[in-house]
Amino acid sequence: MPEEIIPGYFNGNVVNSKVAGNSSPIPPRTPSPTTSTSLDIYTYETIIEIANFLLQRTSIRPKIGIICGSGLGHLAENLTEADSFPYEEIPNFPVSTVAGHAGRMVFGYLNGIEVMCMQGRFHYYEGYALSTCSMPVRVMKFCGCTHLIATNAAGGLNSSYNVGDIMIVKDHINIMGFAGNSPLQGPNDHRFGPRFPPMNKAYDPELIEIAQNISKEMGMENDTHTGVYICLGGPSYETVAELKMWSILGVDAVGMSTVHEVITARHCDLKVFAFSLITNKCITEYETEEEANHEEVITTGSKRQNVLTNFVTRMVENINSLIINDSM
Ligand SMILES: O=P(O)(O)O[C@H]1O[C@H](CO)[C@@H](O)[C@H]1O
Ligand code: HPA
Repeated sequence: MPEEIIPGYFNGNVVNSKVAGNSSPIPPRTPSPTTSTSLDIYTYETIIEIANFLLQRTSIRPKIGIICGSGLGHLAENLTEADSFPYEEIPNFPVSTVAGHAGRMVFGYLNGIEVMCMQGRFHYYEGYALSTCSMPVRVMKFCGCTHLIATNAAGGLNSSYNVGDIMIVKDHINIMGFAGNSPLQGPNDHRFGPRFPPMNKAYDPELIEIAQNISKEMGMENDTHTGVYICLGGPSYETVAELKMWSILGVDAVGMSTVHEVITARHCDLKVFAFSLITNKCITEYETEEEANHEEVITTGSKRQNVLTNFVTRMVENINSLIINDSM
């Protein structure tokens, strides 16, 4: 039965009538951070149930999923004809616990294009397993998405980066993976993807080029960079020594998210575009009164909201054109 009603994953075709025909209620069981374990409780069948729950309640059929980073949730507020699902009301969904992450899945139109948008993501430091943090990416896939736009707030480590700049992510360092902690840890269900997915082209080169062109069109080339992101476990910000180490290793921006989402997305063959808003400069010297803080992160997101909305909208338009061309 589920195979029939999930669009996208099997053949890319949306079958609305079948979706609408199944409205059996799913009993909610909302995982909280304190109850999560490292075991992957999100089976293939559970992901299908979650996707069906959403598809039965919206007529939007997105090809593009967007994850809003800290303080970047305003992106979702630009969707028209929106259907919004608080995470608490989605069966089996985790809940957001971090300031600047509203905790809603929003379906709607961004400049006339159907998208689904996580207004708030899940982080490892909240107590969730990495597989739980990135589980919604699989839900996006099963809702019919072929592309993921992941956004995040990040500290600028590259000394040429300024607060408010955009860093298009060209690569990441999966430092948590170095210790064996991966969203793909555990038995592999090949219906999601292969046991050993490649990551050398995790960030789609064509989408990177499109984003660079958009930045030029917007007159932002001096405020836009293309660089390497690292996801640290958090929630403590980094020491000076740690930051110096990451800098030597080629990291340009530092955060606590995105990498596990991208790995999960590539595992199920979503094309990925990601960017960081540089919300603060990383502090790499001892002689300063400054300290990293989440308020600055949120404030920078809010100050740059118009630019970011414009940037993401143009990306969505371009990706939509690619999808249409590919289908012809
Ligand atoms: O990555 P996002 O969710 O944008 O948020 C970033 O901002 C928070 C720290 O201020 C951390 O959660 C970090 O990951
Ligand atoms: O400086 C930072 N470090 C880690 N994560 C972050 N998220 C926003 N800024 C930062």
